[in-house]
Amino acid sequence: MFGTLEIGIDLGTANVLVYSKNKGIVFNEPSVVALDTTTNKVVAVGLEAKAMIGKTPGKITAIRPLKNGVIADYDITSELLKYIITKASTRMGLTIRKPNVVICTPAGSTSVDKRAIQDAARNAGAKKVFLIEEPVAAAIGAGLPVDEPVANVVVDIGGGSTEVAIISFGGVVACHSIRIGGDHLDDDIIQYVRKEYNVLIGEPTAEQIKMEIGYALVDHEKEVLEVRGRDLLTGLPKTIELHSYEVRDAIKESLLHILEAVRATLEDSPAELSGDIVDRGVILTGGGSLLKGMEQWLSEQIFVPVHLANEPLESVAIGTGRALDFLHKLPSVAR
Ligand SMILES: Nc1ncnc2c1ncn2[C@@H]1O[C@H](COP(=O)(O)OP(=O)(O)OP(=O)(O)O)[C@@H](O)[C@H]1O
Repeated sequence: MFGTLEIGIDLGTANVLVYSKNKGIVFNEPSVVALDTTTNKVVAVGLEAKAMIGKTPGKITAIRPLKNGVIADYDITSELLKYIITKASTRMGLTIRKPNVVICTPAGSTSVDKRAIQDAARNAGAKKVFLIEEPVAAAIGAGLPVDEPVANVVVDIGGGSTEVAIISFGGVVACHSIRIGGDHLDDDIIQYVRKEYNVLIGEPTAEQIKMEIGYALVDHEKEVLEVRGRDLLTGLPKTIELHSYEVRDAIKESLLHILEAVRATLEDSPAELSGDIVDRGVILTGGGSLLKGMEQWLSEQIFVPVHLANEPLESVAIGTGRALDFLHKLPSVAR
């Protein structure tokens, strides 16, 4: 379309992915930046910076410049985007050209959030910057025919937010966005272990617990995991045994919030699209949808078929990159 380098960026709270039409995913790293607080200089970005979380010496802090899907720190987000654009261009064998980029924004972004993302991308070297709503990108990436007059329902459970949308004819017909995503389940687990065992665990440990023995379904095969943390009474390292049903208990409130967002969106659906929804079902995207039993649990709660996208972690990035081909059919794209 533009004759220059074109990329789609999924600027997520947890991970940043870059998709190029010809090469597929060319960048996939955590959205973390490590800063030297004495000089305010960036010392590491992405994977290297994530490895520093909770382990850095006093003068180095590892931060996530995006919180709940929106920019929490503008300057650091610019630095992150600069790193991403340079690295993605190098991986594609391009060093000089300024790319045209499509970036997805959470459906709940304000015009101020959107402006901040566009400015940060231009500041980072992008030429043209288009913004597409995250659920639309997720639906395109999951292969749904968003430009046709049928109801495409997508539930995108990211790290910091969950977006539920009904898309038809290229536009969002109904949508709910909540600032609860997979990362909140980690927080729930941290709080639970602290309250029940007086043991402090870090975010990476909580995430590992969620991935290994976290279930959306109450009825599941019980599993146990040995967990290491710091005993808050003695200050010493301690190992505890955590059961999967305890984890289910810890995350139940957050799951119910996600369910509420899905129900509220379906309730807002125009009556004409209801039949489509029952026939075509709901598509799950985003890393949070990989929680074990998510499809079955959600389907049992809303009485509609639920399917997991092929590449849930990559749907938004793929859709963002592919959107370049039919920006003219998407009325809500910001330029
Ligand atoms: N196998 C898994 N089981 C459960 N959760 C998982 C699994 N794999 C990844 N996740 C969770 O998915 C979340 C990240 O998902 P994703 O990369 O889609 O988010 P994001 O796009 O960066 O965030 P957002 O859309 O909120 O900005 C994290 O909370 C991560 O712990």
